[in-house]
Amino acid sequence: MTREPAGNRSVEPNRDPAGFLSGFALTPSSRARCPNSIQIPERSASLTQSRAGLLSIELLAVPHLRPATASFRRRRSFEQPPSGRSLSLHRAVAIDINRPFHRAAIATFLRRAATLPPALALLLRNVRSPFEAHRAATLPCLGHSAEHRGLRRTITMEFELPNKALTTMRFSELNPPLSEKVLEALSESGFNFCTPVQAATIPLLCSFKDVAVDAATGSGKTLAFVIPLVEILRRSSSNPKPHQVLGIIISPTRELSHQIYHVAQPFISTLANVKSMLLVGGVEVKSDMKKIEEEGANILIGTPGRLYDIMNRMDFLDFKNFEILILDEADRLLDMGFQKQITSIISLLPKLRRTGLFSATQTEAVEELARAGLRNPVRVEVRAEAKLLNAPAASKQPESTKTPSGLQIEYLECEADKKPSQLVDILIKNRSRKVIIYFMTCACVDYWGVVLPRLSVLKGFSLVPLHGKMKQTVREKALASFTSLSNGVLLCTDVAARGLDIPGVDCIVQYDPPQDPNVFIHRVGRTARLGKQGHAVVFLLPKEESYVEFLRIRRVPLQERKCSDNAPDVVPQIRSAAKKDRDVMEKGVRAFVSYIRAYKEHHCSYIFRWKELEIGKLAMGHGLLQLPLMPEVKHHSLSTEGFVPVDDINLEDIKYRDKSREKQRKKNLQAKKEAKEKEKEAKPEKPSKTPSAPTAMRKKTARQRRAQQTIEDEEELMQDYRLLKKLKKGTIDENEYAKLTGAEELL
Ligand SMILES: Nc1ncnc2c1ncn2[C@@H]1O[C@H](COP(=O)(O)OP(=O)(O)OP(=O)(O)O)[C@@H](O)[C@H]1O
Repeated sequence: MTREPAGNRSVEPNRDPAGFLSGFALTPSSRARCPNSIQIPERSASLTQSRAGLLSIELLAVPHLRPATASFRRRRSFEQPPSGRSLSLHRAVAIDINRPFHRAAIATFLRRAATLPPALALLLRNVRSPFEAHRAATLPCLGHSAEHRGLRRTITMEFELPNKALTTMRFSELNPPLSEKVLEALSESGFNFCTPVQAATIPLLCSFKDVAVDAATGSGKTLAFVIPLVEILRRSSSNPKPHQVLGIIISPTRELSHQIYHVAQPFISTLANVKSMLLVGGVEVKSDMKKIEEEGANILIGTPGRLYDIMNRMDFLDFKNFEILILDEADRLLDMGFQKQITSIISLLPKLRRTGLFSATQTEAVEELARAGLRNPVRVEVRAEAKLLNAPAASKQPESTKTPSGLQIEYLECEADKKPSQLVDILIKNRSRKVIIYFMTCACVDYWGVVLPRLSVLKGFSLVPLHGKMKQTVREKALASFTSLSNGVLLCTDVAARGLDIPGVDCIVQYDPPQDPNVFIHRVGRTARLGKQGHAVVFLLPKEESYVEFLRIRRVPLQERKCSDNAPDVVPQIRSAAKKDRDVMEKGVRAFVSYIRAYKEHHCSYIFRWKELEIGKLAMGHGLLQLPLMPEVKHHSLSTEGFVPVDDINLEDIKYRDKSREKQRKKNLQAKKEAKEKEKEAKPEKPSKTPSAPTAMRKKTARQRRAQQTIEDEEELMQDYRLLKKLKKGTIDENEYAKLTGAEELL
């Protein structure tokens, strides 16, 4: 936790112990100019706990530099020494690195530090300031002896950079240099300093190297490949023919391709006579082909399926002068089963090209793709530094984490029937913020998308559902509407987990943890982008708690969040909404069934153990009125404890609120009834089974019956699993899936 040190509130100028810092101690007026600077870590060097843009230097000094301790004793609350270090001294000085006066002061400080006796050890941690080079050249190295003798004193200095996610490397200083036009476009967009991944990657790609980049979410990977692509094309061909393809950017989702296309436009437009084309599913492939034919296309940006389709159909597209291929979110591309399309696309491209592979998660499959598609790639890995807050004191060292340093992730251990109430509590507490909630399936998004707006406590909230089974135009509208909101809630599946750069998202709620643990960091990465602060909460059932340790080992540290005692109990309200509208009731059952079936597909099945799922509590948490007779319930393979059915209602009698829909339902029911009666009349009496048949005679033993049951259960599970795969691949749609799995009959 950061706190405002008392001393910092009243530090007078010229009271610096060693006289180094005279003239730039914090005064009220300098604090006003530099408001972030008053938030400094409790202990020096707690860099990652300070607010955005603050960097710290620690000074370990020898005793002869001992200050007038009396003046510090008066500020005990601030000067409280860390336990076991009686001579520790904290002193904070705020410096705004953009101010010439402050820059000069730091330079003076560093010069003086360099002339101190060798016993003085100066430790600079993570300083990305113009003085970094100077420090490397002049400062004595850190020695531990002074500290061991109990002589440690610490002075903390904090530098404020415009954004701590940026380096001090300007785009104009990159080597090989960027063109004037790109620099202008960058500066017009307000991009002056590179992020670490940009500083590392742009020069490599621009100097004919292939790269495999692994950098945290929100670290600026898009510009890290868009800028080199534009620069390479500028150098390669001044006037490409309309159907000469020079560059391709492949990304896994339509939304992400859209985003990349729009980010790239200001830079691509600096290339004369170069035309770019966005190629994604959801629109007629013929209209894309017509457009390419008429207007030409030199840069293709899109999803693998559509790109592959177009490249195969349009054999007049010319790849002879092809320069650069970018695979964004490479692991996702492979996860989604696009391996075949990607291999085919690569096979159409010349071998002599540059390839960049970008991802925030590296997997075996990505490694394999890198081996197959890249030539001697340079690996670029950029990690955030963060303190593991729940680690033991001895190991409270900054460690590299997979998530951005400004991101705080919590887990909320909660029984399934309490989840909706806790969710509502979080939403109320974040009323004025922008929140994204991730659910397991599209059916879950559909359900909570109709339920949450009906809760009186959430009146006035803007709730926007988004999932991959919505029509493309609806998806686009949903995303645009959430983007434009200053506060609101997006309810979505993993279709919005990767790459999307939605401004101002403060909080991520994972109502259901993702099936694929790699997706976890992409989901939480929708907040705390580019050095900003953000907050994320993941709901875990009590039996799933070992997920916390699993993530910690993967360098994703989580802190515990306690369930709120004041959360409003919303389950009765949800049930009452289901009684009033058949649509709510049906969507609830669909969400419940889809959740259970998706749960079976968890990649970490040893943590998310399907067989231990408590479906009774889960059904309560879904606000179901009765338990649907799905096989898992029928065969009592899962616990139904905790479910209290609503008995005073016949589900058949629940009507749709929508009148025309209700009319249609009534018609269908009548038709079904008549058809059944006709069938009955037409069917001849079944001949009774001959009692003499020996197989029918023999009654099965209990053991045989159990064995038979197990076989049937397993077959049923396998069948479900196969259907789920088909659904995922898009071979069947949600309705067919519901029909084939019998989910429809449960309604
Ligand atoms: N050099 C820069 N200076 C200032 N802002 C930048 C810079 N580079 C990128 N940004 C901004 O940072 C945000 C995140 O960038 P981007 O979407 O490229 O991140 P990413 O690494 O691709 O994230 P993800 O892994 O989630 O896809 C964007 O809003 C972008 O405009």
